[in-house]
Amino acid sequence: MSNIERQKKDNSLNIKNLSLLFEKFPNPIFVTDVKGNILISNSTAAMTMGITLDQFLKSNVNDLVHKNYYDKSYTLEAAEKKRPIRGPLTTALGITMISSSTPVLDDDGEVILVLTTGYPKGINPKIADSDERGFTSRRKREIEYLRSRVFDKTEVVAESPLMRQVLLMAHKIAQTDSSVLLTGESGSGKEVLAKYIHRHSKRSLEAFLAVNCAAFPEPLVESELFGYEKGAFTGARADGKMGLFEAAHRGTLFLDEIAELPLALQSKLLRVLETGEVRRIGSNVGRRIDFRLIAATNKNLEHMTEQGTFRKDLYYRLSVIPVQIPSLRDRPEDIVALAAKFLADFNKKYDADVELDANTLEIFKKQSWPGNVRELRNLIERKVICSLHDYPEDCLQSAATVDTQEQRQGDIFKYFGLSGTLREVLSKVEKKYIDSVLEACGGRIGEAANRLGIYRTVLYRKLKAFEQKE
Ligand SMILES: Nc1ncnc2c1ncn2[C@@H]1O[C@H](COP(=O)(O)OP(=O)(O)OP(=O)(O)O)[C@@H](O)[C@H]1O
Repeated sequence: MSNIERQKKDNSLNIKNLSLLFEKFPNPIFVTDVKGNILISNSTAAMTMGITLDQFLKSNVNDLVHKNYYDKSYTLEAAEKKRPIRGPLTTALGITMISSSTPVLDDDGEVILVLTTGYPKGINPKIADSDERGFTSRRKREIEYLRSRVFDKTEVVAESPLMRQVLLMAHKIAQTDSSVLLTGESGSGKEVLAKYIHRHSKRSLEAFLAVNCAAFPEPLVESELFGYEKGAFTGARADGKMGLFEAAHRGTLFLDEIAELPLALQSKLLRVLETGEVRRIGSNVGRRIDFRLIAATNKNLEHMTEQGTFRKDLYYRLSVIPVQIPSLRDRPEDIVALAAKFLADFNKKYDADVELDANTLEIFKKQSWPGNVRELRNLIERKVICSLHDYPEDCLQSAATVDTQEQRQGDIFKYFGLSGTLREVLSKVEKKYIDSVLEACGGRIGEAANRLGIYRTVLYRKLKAFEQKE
C-alpha cells in the first residue's frame, strides 16, 4: 500500500471514528471546513434542522440559512474572527438553541476547521405551529417527532447510536402503512417499539391492540383472532364474537410471538393480509378490515421457513420492513440511560431515594443481560424495594438464590417487605418468584415456564398482568 493510500485509509478511519463518537453526543454537533461545508456531523444536528444526515453532510451552512433551515449560523463568523462565537438560533422546526462555533487553527494560525455544537433551549410555538410556512401535515408530524426526540426522553430510551438508528427507522416506518417485522431477544423492547410506530403513525388516534400468539391455547387462537358467528360451535357465545382483527379496524394490530402461530392459522393470516377481508368462524361473508400489522418474534423465522415450521410466503409478506432490535448488551449507553429512567420511575413509585454509583453502572455495562431491558428493570425495582427495608446490596441477587440469616430465621416476610392482604402478599411473592426464575433462565420464557411448572401461555399472561399493574 502506498503512503498516499495508507494516509487516505487513516483519514477515512479517523472520520469514521469521529462520526461514531459524534453519534454518542446527545446534542447537535458538526464540523465544517473554513468555507462552511459540513464535513462530519451527528444525526441529531440534521434532525433538529428537519433533514436527513445524508443531505446535511452535502450542505453548506450558508445555504442552509438561505433555505431557512435555521435563521443564523455562527460558523463563518468564528472562522473569520478566529475566536469562538456563541449565540441563539431557531431552526425551521421551531427549535430554539444556543449554538457555539469554535475555530480550529493550524500551526501557522490559519483556520482549518470549525466545530459547532448546539444546546436545545425550547420550542418557539409561533414558528413551530405556523401554517404560513406551508407546513404539510407530514411536516407537522415530523415536528412532533423531533420535539419528542430532542426534548422528551421519557418515551423510548435510545441513547446508543444503534438504538437511535432503530428509532429513526421506526419513525420513517411510521409514515408508511406496510407490515413490519420486529425481531430481537426477549425483553429487548419489541412491544415498546411497536407502540412507538403506532403513536407516530396516521393511525395513532385509533386502537393499538397487542396480542401474544403464544398466550392462547392453540384451539382458542383462531376464535380470538377471527371471531365467530352465533352458534358456530358448541360452547360458542349465543350472539357470536368479534375477533381481534376486526377490533383492530383502522388501528394497529401487534402480533407478538408470531412464530408460535399454528401453520393453519398462518395461511389464514396471509389470506387476511392479501384480501383485506376477515371471515368469522362459521360465516361465508368476508368483512373488510383496514389495519396495520406489526409482528414480532425472538425466533429466526427464516430458519423456521427452511425447517417448514413457518410459511415462506407469510414470512416474505411480513418482512416487507424488517427491524432488528439490538440486544441490551450491545448498547451500553442505553444501559446507563435505562437504569436512570427506571430508578427515577421506581423511586417515585415507592417514594424512595436510591442512587446508583458509577461503580454499579460500570458493572451493569459489562453484564450480559440475557433478559435484556426487562431484566434490568426488574433488577432496579428490586434494588429500590430492598432499600426501603434497609437490606444490603446482596438483595440485588436473584430472590431464589439469596440465603440470608433472615430467611433461615424464617423472617422472610420482613426480608421482602411483604405486608397487606393475603391476596396482595401472594401476588407479590408470585411476581418475585417468577422474576427470579426468569432471571435464572436468562429471560427464556419456555425454560422458565418449565421450571415453574406452568404453560408458557400462562406465564405470558402473568407477566403482562404484572406490567399492567405498574
Ligand atoms: N427502549 C426502551 N425504553 C424504555 N423502556 C423499555 C425500552 N425497551 C424495553 N423497555 C421496557 O422493558 C420491558 C420489556 O419490553 P417489551 O415488552 O417491549 O420487550 P419485548 O421484546 O416485546 O419482550 P417479549 O419478547 O418477551 O415480548 C417493558 O417493561 C418495557 O417498558
